[in-house]
This record gives sequence, structure tokens and C-alpha cells, in this order.
Amino acid sequence: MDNAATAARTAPAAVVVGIDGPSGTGKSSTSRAVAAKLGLRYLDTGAQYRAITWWMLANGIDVDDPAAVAAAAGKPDIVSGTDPAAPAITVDGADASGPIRTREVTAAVSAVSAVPAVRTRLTGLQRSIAAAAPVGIVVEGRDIGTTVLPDADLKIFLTASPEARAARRSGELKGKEAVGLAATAAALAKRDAADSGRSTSPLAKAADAVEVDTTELTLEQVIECVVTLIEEKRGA
Ligand SMILES: Nc1ncnc2c1ncn2[C@@H]1O[C@H](COP(=O)(O)OP(=O)(O)OP(=O)(O)O)[C@@H](O)[C@H]1O
Ligand SMILES: Nc1ccn([C@@H]2O[C@H](COP(=O)(O)O)[C@@H](O)[C@H]2O)c(=O)n1
Repeated sequence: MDNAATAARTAPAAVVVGIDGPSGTGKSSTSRAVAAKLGLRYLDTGAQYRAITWWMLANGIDVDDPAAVAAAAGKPDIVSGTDPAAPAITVDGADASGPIRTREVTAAVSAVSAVPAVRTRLTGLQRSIAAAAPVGIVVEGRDIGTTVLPDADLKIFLTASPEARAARRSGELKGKEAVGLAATAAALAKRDAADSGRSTSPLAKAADAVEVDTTELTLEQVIECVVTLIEEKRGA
């Protein structure tokens, strides 16, 4: 048997995994860790929606005007890295990983991501990134299982109680800015309502997704659970 044939027999099959769920359920932390453990690529689609939102704000586009957002949707050049050890995102060649996490962007992102022209653009980008990952990829977002990758090998929908999600986010913000638990919970609920209520590919669980309630699980337990689901799928 030649080397290529041996490699084909021993390398694990490429696997495409979609992880969706509301804010603060642990999608990013889990997806990154799982991809790193299994040697897969990783794509944070939320970062792409944040990047286009940041560009709109920086360029004076009224994010509450869907026609203005749609007209500008094709302009920024958004490039996402897929290394789980160092997720990267650039807009027009500049590192955007810091600016996309501001409160201003978080407050505006649901309005921008509800515009169909924005979704069409980013869905195309996400599909081409996934198709270019021969080893397989973990893609996380809100509509991966329902719209972006409906043929994914495995779809997971993470949930957690609103209280657990708010507590996780408050813990994250401690020391950075004084945001109380109630305000954090209200902001999460507002964003989830907007993301679930939009007409184009809303946040939703795909019919064939495995739901994992992370409320009572540590992050390590969630990671282990997802790794097991992927290994089962690969073995099937
Ligand atoms: N099972 C868990 N137990 C405790 N903390 C967790 C758990 N999962 C994630 N976290 C923590 O909760 C915070 C939010 O997690 P993460 O950013 O992964 O969520 P997310 O679903 O990607 O959120 P968003 O959609 O808003 O980006 C992080 O600080 C993370 O370390
Ligand atoms: N597939 C996706 C992913 C994200 N969004 C929108 O982006 C926002 C930010 O996402 P984070 O995961 O970084 O918090 C999110 O609230 C959605 O509005 C999306 O629409 N589809």
C-alpha cells in the first residue's frame, strides 16, 4: 500500500459540526476547545456579524435603516482565520478582533444581522470557509444547522437557563465595566428575542440537532459531551 493510501485509511474522516444556541450558552468556548482537541478548524460566525456591524458604525451607516445596511453589505472585506488556538478576523486588512467586542457593536449587531443582504453575503462566506477545511470544522452561530450547513454531519443546539447565562456573562465582565446581573440578563434577553424573531434565518434549533442543556454542566463537561458526540458520529 502506498503512503497516500495508508494515510487515507488511518486519518479520521473530516467532520463538519454546527453548534447553535442563544447568547452565553457556551458556543464559542466549547467550539474552540473541541476543535483544538480534535484537530479541526473553527469558525465563529458571530464574529463576522460583529465585524460587518463594526464597519457599518465606523462608516456612518445608520444601522437602523435596513435599506442603507443592505446597500453597504457588500463593501467590507471580511477575512476569518480558522485556527482554534488563535481565532482572527480582519476587516479591510485591519485586525478587528478587539473593536467587534465593544458594547456599541453588541447593541447594534442584531439589527444589522436581520438584514437579508447581510445574511446572504455572510452565509456564502461561511459555506466557502467550511468547504475549504479538508480536515473538518466546527462552525458556531445561530443558523448553522438550519441554514448555513443543513447537511452538517452533526448539529448541536446548546441551551442554558437565563440565570446561568447572565451569571456567566457577569463573571466575564467583572473588573472591566460595572454591569449588574439584572442589566446583563436584560441585554441577553433583548438580543435573543431579536435574533429569534427576525424573519430571515432566525436563531432556531434544527429538527435533527442534539440539544445539550449546559445549565448544570461545567465547561469541561460540555466539551467532553460534544467530543463524545463527534467521536460517535465518526465511528458510525
Ligand atoms: N458550562 C459552563 N459553565 C460555566 N461557564 C461557562 C460554561 N460555558 C461557557 N462558560 C463561560 O460563559 C461565558 C460565555 O461563554 P461563550 O462566549 O462561549 O458563550 P456563547 O454562547 O458563545 O455566547 P455569545 O453567543 O454571546 O458569543 C464565558 O465566560 C465562558 O467561559
Ligand atoms: N450565525 C449567526 C451568528 C451570529 N449572529 C448575530 O451576531 C450576533 C453576535 O453573535 P455572538 O455569537 O458573537 O454573540 C448575534 O446576536 C446575532 O445577531 C447571527 O445572526 N447569526
